Amino acid sequence: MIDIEVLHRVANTLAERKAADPDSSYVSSLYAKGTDAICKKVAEESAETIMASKDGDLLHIVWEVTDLWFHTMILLAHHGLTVDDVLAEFRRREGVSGIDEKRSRSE
Ligand SMILES: N=c1c2ncn([C@@H]3O[C@H](COP(=O)(O)OP(=O)(O)OP(=O)(O)O)[C@@H](O)[C@H]3O)c2ncn1[C@@H]1O[C@H](COP(=O)(O)O)[C@@H](O)[C@H]1O
Repeated sequence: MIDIEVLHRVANTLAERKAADPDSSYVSSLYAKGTDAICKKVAEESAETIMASKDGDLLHIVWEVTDLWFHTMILLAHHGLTVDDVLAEFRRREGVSGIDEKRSRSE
């Protein structure tokens, strides 16, 4: 299994980029453009993921999902959140069937 520490290293870099020069960093330039620009990139990468999936090109799907995860990590950092917040939510949901959870919402 590939370790997920790479996500933490990238998350640390994203945090450091808050103080970097937008001219020297793609991430800093996106922070500087603000929420709308970050959301637009997430939407674009989401659409590209869908198109790659429809094409069935496996390598392309991996590239696009990586772009999507990366830009959602920028969105999290922009709001002061990290991958740890998402991982904690995965842990909280672990073992809870989606079917049971949905049923409990309608009761
Ligand atoms: N993982 C990534 C990563 N994935 C994708 N990208 C960039 O995300 C950008 C947007 O992707 P697109 O496919 O939409 O490319 P594009 O059409 O040229 O982009 P736009 O002009 O539409 O914004 C591209 O410039 C990619 O190079 C990334 N840029 C940086 N990282 C990581 O973030 C770190 C910090 O990056 P900088 O802040 O640029 O130093 C790097 O060391 C990497 O670890």
